[in-house]
Amino acid sequence: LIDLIEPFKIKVIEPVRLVSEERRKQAIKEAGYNTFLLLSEDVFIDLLTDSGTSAMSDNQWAGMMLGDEAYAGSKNFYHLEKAIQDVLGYKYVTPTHQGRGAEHLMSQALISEGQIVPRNMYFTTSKLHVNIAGGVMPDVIIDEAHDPENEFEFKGNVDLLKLQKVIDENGPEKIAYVNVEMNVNMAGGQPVSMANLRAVKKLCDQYKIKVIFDATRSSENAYFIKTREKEYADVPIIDILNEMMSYSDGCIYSSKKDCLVNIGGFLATHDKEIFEKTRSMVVVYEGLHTYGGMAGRDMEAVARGLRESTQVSYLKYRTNQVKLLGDLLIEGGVPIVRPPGGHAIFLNALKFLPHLTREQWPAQTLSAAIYEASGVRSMERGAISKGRDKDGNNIFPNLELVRLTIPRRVYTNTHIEYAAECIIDLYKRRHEIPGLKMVFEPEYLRFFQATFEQL
Ligand SMILES: CC1=C(O)/C(=C\N=C(/Cc2ccccc2)C(=O)O)C(COP(=O)(O)O)=CN1
Repeated sequence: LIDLIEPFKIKVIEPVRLVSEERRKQAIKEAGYNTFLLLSEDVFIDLLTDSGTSAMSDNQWAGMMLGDEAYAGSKNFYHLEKAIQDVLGYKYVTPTHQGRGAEHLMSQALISEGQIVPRNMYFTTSKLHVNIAGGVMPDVIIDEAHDPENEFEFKGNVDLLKLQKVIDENGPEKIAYVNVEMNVNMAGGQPVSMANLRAVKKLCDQYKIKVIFDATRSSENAYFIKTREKEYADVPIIDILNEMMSYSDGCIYSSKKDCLVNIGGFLATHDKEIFEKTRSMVVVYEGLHTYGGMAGRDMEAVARGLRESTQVSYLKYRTNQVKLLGDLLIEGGVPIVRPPGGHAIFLNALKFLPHLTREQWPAQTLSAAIYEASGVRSMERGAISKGRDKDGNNIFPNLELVRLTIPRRVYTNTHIEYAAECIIDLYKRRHEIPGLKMVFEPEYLRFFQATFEQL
C-alpha cells in the first residue's frame, strides 16, 4: 500500500454524481457519441484528459491571492521565470496562455516553408502548428512504440537510424529542428531515456540542428528515468530535469499537465536568438512578454506547481495510481498498451472490439460505450484523432486506442477501482457493442467536434 499512499490529505471536495443509465444513454446520443461533446454534469469520473484538470495545493491557492496584476513587470512573472530556471535550467522564458500558444510561437519562429520537424511521435496540436508554419512532421520513434504489447520501458525513444535517414535524405538545412516529446502521449504516455536524449543531442550537434522538447510531461518522464535508469536512482528529480533539458535548445510546455494548474503555458530556451524571436511575437498573439495571456495569479500557481511536480513522494503516488488502473485491467483480461504510461492507461480498441472494421471507428465506439456503461469519460486516441492524409484518405494507425487519463491529485483509488470494474464488465459483453458511422466531420482536429450515429 505504501506505493499508493497519497502524500496529502483532502481539504476541499467537489461533489460528483452518477446519473441514471437512461440519462447516460440519452447524453451520449445527444453528444453524437463524441465524449468531447458531453456535459461535465453528466460525467461521473472524468478521465478525458489530464490537461488542466489537476487539483491545486494549498500552497498554489495561497499564491493565487498574491497575483500582481500589473500589466507589465508582474512579480509573478519573475517567480515563474525563476522556477523555470531552477527546475528546468533554461535561462529565457516566454509565457503563453497554454501549450498551443507556445507551439504557435515556436513553429512560426523556427520553421520556413517546406522544412521538416522530425518528432518521436506526433501530437495533434503540435503537428498542426508545424503544418500551419509550412513544415511536415515525420515520426522517428522506435518501432517498439507501435506495438501495444511490447514492454520496453522507454518506448518514447527516438530511433537514431530513422532520424539519421531523414537528415541524410533531405540534408540538415531542411530540418527546422528535431522535436522530442516526453512521456509520449500518443504512444501511451511512454518515456524517453536520458541516454536517448543525450544521443539525439549529440547527433543533432554534428549538423548544428536545434533540438526542441515538448516538456509538457517531463516531471513524470524524469521519474521514470529515476526508477528505470539505474545510474539515476539516487539523483534528485530537479537534477534529472536540469540534465534532460541541457540536451535541448529549448522547449514548449503546456503547464496544464505536470505544473498542476488549470491554465497556462510557456516557451523556455537556452538560446537568446529563439528567445528574442518568440518574445517579439508573444506581444502580437498572447499579450505582453511578462504575462503571455495569463493573469498574475495564474503565473504564480504555475511557478509553485512546477516546483511541487518535482517531489518524489508525489510522482511515486501519481504514477502508481495510473499503474493501479493498468494492473486491474490486465488482471481482468482487458487489452491495454504496456507498460502503463505516466499519465494514462490506453485501451487497445482493436483487440477490445475485433468484430468492428476500421471504418466503424473502434476507438470512438469504445469510448462512447464506456461512458454509457459507467459514467466514466475517456478520449478517443485512434484513427479519428489521426485524421486524413494529404490526399484526404483516412489514416488507420496501428494504435487504435482509448485513453483513460488520470487527473493529478483528484480521484481516489476507489474511483480507479470502479472504472476498472466497469470496463472489465463491458469487456465481457464486448461483442454486443455496435460500431459507429461518422455523420459530421469538421475541417480542423476533427476529433473535437465530429459526431456519429450507431450502426
Ligand atoms: C504533449 C502535448 C499535449 O499533450 C498537449 C495537449 N494535450 C491535451 C489536450 C488536448 C489537446 C488536443 C487534443 C486533445 C486534447 C491532452 O489531453 O493530452 C499540448 C497542447 O497544450 P494545450 O492543450 O495547453 O494547448 C502540447 N503537447
